[in-house]
Amino acid sequence: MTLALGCIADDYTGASDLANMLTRCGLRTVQTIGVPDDALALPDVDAVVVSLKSRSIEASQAVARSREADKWLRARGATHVLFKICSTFDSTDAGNIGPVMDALRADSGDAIVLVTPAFPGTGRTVYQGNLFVGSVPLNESPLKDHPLNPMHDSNLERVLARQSKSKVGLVDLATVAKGAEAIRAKLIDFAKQGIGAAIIDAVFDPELEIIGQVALDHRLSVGASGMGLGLARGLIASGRVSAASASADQKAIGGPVACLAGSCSQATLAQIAHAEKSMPVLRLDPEKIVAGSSEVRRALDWSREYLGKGPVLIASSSTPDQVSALQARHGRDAAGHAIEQAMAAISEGLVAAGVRRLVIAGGETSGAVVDRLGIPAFLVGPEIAVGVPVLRCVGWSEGDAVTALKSGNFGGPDFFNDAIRLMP
Ligand SMILES: Nc1ncnc2c1ncn2[C@@H]1O[C@H](COP(=O)(O)OP(=O)(O)OP(=O)(O)O)[C@@H](O)[C@H]1O
Ligand SMILES: O=C(O)[C@@H](O)C(=O)CO
Repeated sequence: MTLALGCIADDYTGASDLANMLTRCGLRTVQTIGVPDDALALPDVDAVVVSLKSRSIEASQAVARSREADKWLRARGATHVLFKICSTFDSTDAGNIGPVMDALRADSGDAIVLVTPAFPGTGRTVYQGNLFVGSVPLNESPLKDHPLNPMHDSNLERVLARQSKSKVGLVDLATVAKGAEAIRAKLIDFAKQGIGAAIIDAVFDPELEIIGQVALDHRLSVGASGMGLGLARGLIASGRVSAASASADQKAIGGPVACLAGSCSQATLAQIAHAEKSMPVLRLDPEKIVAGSSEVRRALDWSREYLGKGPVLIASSSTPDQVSALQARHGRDAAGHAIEQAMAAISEGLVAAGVRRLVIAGGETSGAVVDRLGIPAFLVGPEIAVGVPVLRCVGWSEGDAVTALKSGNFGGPDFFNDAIRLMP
């Protein structure tokens, strides 16, 4: 297998979002969980997205894991690697976008790297270096209340400069509009000034196609699925990859189906409220989970009663005020970790009860669940919503199964039913 594109994603839902985009653009793509074991038989593909759970861990660990993934991808022929970050630039002043970018750039030997979280398909656009989420700047969007990385600054030049050793510059929309050569000239100029990272504006997909073309001159880029679109279309336009038709086969799985929500995003809260109209929903008590009491057992006893009758949803999610209050009492990381581990334990119990169709909301939550279940890789199936495909498990000890890993902010109001409909 010689890869045309290697990708390292900093969380699992982000990885499936990117794998979905690459597949839809015509690249045969597999998503692996961590750096794959040599024993794992992977299909012949154009792109591998290595999913890490490195968004919210200590920066030095994120760097080490990303470098290991990069080495694995390069050893399989990837001359270009995309470091996939969140389209809302989820990070803190301690990292991890900056430190990982710096390390991968040093390893690549590139003088400069292009960076953009723009993903117009989900309303993420970058103008004058400022990230917009729909019609509002990042710092006015629901991301200001994110449980792990509240985003209080929309200016990505500033945000990235605070967490990176590289000097950061901006390639503005006026330059992008002039085309690939203008961007190339700007990057040469930046590199002469010692600028090592360039935030690049993008508002619509055609700009990302130009950006993708230029990014392919280099060995590394940093971005979200919009950058993935640009790179994929660039690879196909240049003839380096011939476009394949999308999607893994859709053999029905059947049996019980369950949904787990650990995301506290506005979108997920609304989706849970919507699901309550059509399926039994169990709301976990986060305080009891952190105190270590028997919420896992309660959830599994509850689900046993309903699983045979139709889909169920188990949610830990609370409103921003309730999240802040819990974090104030127990600490952000301790609270998040305890709830993620409870969700992982619940997923294990659900699988033991025969569930092979599982919908999970939230990146960290998905990471904890997929790790606990030991699923090594996925092939991309049909698209449920922009950025969220059905995923078919590859090489899993429990056999055939499908899942969907939903980024907190993605999906329409009836997301859970939308997912279940595509998971026969
Ligand atoms: N009621 C709660 N109170 C405090 N923290 C919670 C609660 N429920 C879940 N959490 C934690 O909040 C975090 C949510 O992060 P997660 O990545 O799963 O969702 P998200 O950030 O909305 O999704 P994404 O990363 O895909 O955008 C997890 O660490 C989870 O354990
Ligand atoms: O880019 C996005 O917004 C998503 O793929 C994601 O990473 C959310 O966690």
